[in-house]
Amino acid sequence: MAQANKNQDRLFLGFDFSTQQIKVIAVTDAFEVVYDGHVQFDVDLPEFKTNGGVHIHPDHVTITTPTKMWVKAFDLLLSRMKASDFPFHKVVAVSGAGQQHGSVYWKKGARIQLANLSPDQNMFDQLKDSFSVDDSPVWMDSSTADQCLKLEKAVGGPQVLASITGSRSYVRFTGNQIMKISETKREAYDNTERISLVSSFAASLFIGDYAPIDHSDATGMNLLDIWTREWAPKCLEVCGPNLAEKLGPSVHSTKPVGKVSSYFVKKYGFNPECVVVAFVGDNPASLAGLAPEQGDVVVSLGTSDTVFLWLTKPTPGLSGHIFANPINQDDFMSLTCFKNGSLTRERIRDENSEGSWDKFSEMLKKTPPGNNGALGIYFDQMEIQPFAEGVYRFDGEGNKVDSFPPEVEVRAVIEGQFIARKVHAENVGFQLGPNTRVIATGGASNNQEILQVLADVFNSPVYVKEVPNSAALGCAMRAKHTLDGGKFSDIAQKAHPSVLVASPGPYSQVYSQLSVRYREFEKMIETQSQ
Ligand SMILES: Nc1ncnc2c1ncn2[C@@H]1O[C@H](COP(=O)(O)OP(=O)(O)O)[C@@H](O)[C@H]1O
Ligand SMILES: O=C(CO)[C@@H](O)[C@H](O)COP(=O)(O)O
Repeated sequence: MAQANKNQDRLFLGFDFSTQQIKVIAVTDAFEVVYDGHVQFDVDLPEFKTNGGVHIHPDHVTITTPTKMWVKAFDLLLSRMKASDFPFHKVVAVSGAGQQHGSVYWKKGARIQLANLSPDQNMFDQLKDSFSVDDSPVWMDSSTADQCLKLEKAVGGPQVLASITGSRSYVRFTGNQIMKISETKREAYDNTERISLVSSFAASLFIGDYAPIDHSDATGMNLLDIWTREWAPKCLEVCGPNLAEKLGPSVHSTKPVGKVSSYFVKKYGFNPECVVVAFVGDNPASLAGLAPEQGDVVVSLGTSDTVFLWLTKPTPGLSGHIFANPINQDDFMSLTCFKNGSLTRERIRDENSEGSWDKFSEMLKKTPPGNNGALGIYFDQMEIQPFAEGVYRFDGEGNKVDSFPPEVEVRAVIEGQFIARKVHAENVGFQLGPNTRVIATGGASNNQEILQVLADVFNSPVYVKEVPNSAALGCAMRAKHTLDGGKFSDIAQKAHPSVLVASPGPYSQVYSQLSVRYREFEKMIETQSQ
């Protein structure tokens, strides 16, 4: 953890409330990182008994996080910063990101509690009873298939919903999650005065009031009209009574939403003038942090794997999502998300490489690109695209097999995942070409051997930023942009450059053939799952 350099005049803070942890970085005007820290839920707050930051319920499809754990983690992170003499008084602007789609249900009366936090107590003790629903449904939840059908039917079908909100109905999208709560926990729903996303919930903690939901994260709800950036009345009507009132307003991601509350001024020594800029979804925040250029595709390898692009002219369809762009009001971003990312890679590492990334990487190096035709599909959790679960292994002849030798298994999980990322990026219209650059981010982008497979499968050079936590960095950059004005591209140029870390080998033929086979296997698995 870096220590704060006391000679810096102005600091900007960027937070990331992600699935497994809360991360923070502090940067100067010149984007020198003077502090970075995190609180990891499973390790630092074992009393909540989370696994990868979540609780998987016995039905295997309901996946939640205790809302108050996020409050306690936030307390802990700030107290660690204070213990290291972090100069809070130098922070002029703060922003942050949250895992997308997760929702928080503030109980009636919570707004008053939020506005009157005493600096003599911690936030957790004062807010632990402020939620009408204790367990927040998060992006990994896939328990709302019925609600999804209802929403699509009500608006005139999946393509109509996609044309309005940027996506057809998805089980993790917040509108469907809200509908489930309004149907199954009606009393709690009626006792809710505000529904926040994880991002706007975190901003609310900072300003001591309900912060509006930003447009980039709101487009992950199946509730916001992507063209007008207003809540879509027909969708609200289906998802819950008085929903407009419970959601409050939405704002563009670049807007300030308030100043830090007196709790932060008195308890930590923040400057009362410190501006809080709208908190956004973690993928939109990464888009800002990585500032991709024309032709770049971002591959984020975090708890989820995501593939995204900056877009100017979207055509929403039946796969992938269109979100509002967090920087330019008139622009968009496209995103495809995969649920089985790092946690699946970790399982394969634990079962085959003694829990060591170094051993895992060694095994990757020992096996040939293409894995002699062996192909694995690992959906430990119900996948998003395709909506299917289970582990499927095929040998070089296309026969289904029960197991692979450890080295083959290690390469199969990485190749299978990256072929899927490429195939689905192509399905939503992305064309890989000679000028394509892949910008990698997220926890697994620290692994050189994994990045080499990414370069080989995408047949494109792979770049990373010096600061691996692109979402938190993007938020610190966004905070500065909102405070100082000017062009975001000027800020992006000054912030950390991308560095080439892997160039593709001569395997384009191998992976085009494997991609064709992957498409066939995936189709078969999808058909079997219906
Ligand atoms: N050297 C490594 N090789 C592969 N994966 C790694 C490595 N180091 C960390 N990770 C993965 O990074 C994941 C966390 O990624 P991160 O982007 O921080 O996730 P999130 O933002 O969702 O909390 C861990 O679950 C771990 O599997
Ligand atoms: O569901 C999505 C995006 O649509 C996920 O990408 C979440 O936003 C979780 O992010 P990480 O914690 O994996 O970064």
